[in-house]
Amino acid sequence: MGRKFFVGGNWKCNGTVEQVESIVNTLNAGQIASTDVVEVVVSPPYVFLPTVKGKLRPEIQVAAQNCWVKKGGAFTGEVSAEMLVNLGVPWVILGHSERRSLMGESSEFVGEKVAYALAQGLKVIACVGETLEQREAGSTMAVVAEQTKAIAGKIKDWTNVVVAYEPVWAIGTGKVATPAQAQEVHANLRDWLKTNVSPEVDGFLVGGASLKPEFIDIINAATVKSA
Ligand SMILES: O=C[C@H](O)COP(=O)(O)O
Repeated sequence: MGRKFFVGGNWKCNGTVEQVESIVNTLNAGQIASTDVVEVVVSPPYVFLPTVKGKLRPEIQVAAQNCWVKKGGAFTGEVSAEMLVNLGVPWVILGHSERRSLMGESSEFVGEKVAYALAQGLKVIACVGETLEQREAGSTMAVVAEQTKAIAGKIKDWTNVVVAYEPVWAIGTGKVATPAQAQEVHANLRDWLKTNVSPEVDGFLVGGASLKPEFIDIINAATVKSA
């Protein structure tokens, strides 16, 4: 068996109470691969986390989509890592491209968030990836390395970190990264990580499709690939 596969389902800012109930029912009823070979984590919006965590089958874990960079306090609208720990949420996604581009989160800020969340006991899905402009300028690996180094500079232990490569130009644009394009960056990233920090993970961080019953097929496809 190769590396354990990781399949994350990022629901982003989607869902109603009814839709969330329906997704959870679908995930609970679906026949999924053994979690010995695939680790499955779904990430609902904050407001649905307690419900999803309470109702979802225990083999599927939950993640928040973000958290505050330090201890909570007078930071209106934010959710702290401590709150997630208190709720029993084991994972958090940090540095998603939508937060980097729409909310202006810098690589340094993301690195600080990763370090703080890990220190509180959360596991982190750390996202890196280049824009179309950066890819066309030939700076894909430089961008990915800069984002990864900003995290590496703030943490020592990568045991609880999954790095998710997202080609930003392929998110919600109708453009699709070819397997070769993804593999090229994965290979470079893996080399860089092996040399510098040595975690080993394969898998997917799925967005829109994780809201649909086909997410079960994606989980199971990961098992076939890792067998
Ligand atoms: O977090 C997930 C990524 O942004 C991919 O989203 P997508 O599968 O909807 O393109």
